[in-house]
Amino acid sequence: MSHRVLVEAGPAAGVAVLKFRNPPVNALSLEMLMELVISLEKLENDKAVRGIVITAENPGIFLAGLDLTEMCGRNPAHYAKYWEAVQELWLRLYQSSKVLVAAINGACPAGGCLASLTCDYRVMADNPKYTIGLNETQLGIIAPFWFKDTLVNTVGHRAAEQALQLGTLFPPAKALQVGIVDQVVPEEQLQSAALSVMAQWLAIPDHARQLTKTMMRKPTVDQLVKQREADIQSFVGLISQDSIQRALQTYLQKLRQKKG
Ligand SMILES: CCCCC/C=C\CCC/C=C/CC(=O)SCCNC(=O)CCNC(=O)[C@H](O)C(C)(C)COP(=O)(O)OP(=O)(O)OC[C@H]1O[C@@H](n2cnc3c(N)ncnc32)[C@H](O)[C@@H]1OP(=O)(O)O
Repeated sequence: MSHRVLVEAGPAAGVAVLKFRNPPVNALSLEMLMELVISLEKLENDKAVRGIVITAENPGIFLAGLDLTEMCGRNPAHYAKYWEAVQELWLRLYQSSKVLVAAINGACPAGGCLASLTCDYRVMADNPKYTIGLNETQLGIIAPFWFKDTLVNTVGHRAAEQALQLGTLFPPAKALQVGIVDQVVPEEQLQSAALSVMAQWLAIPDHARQLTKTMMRKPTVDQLVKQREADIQSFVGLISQDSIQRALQTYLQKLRQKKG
């Protein structure tokens, strides 16, 4: 039984809706990553499901990205386990044979943005409070190569380089202009717009669309698959550094003090 991920049958045949519900901010904790992987595996094996709309149960925060508390003050074995789970989620999403449509109904930084970038299409609610992007450099950390590759595959090299160096979080209109999202719609129309685009994608025969998707994505997937263990060791080495730990602690404190 999954607590942090809700899977519902969509209103249209062949469509499931996967909702994030990990309060307070839908951070990708180890437990949430594991529940997501299990939910996605079940959906992948369900022949009746051809497409999945991915959204947050409560509007406001789509995903707050990776859970910073999983990357702070823990031991190397924990960092390795956590990173393997992050890799696993990305591999499941990026290689999914289903049509994935992200209905972005809230803040979507870093790991949240990455998850949405693995989808085939992104629709974002037109709310200026919501932003999306890979903001790692603002935290004093670096987006790993496969985060970078996923962004490059979406927006191209120049836009990705600029966005990554600056750690830009784009509001909806700007995100559309850069190409991080494909469509911006009034908030109350988000779910219907996601279902409407899903219907267009499902009009294509599955086998032709799936083989095309694999052809487009395989080189990027292969890069991680062939160096998964090295990527884990590299993450553990970097995240364990005192300077990185200090940067993450400072960022977490800033988030906590924001309220005070
Ligand atoms: C091979 C490897 C090479 C590279 C190695 C080096 C680095 C590794 C790269 C790792 C990649 C990481 C990618 C990430 O995803 S890092 C996370 C990035 N996320 C963010 O920057 C988002 C931060 N959060 C926010 O901006 C806001 O919280 C918000 C999501 C916009 C929501 O705002 P609001 O509704 O106002 O809520 P609060 O800010 O008050 O937060 C409530 C509560 O939640 C805590 N929190 C927020 N985000 C996170 C998080 N990502 N992880 C853990 N906890 C989080 C926040 O601290 C508050 O806690 P308290 O209630 O205790 O105060």
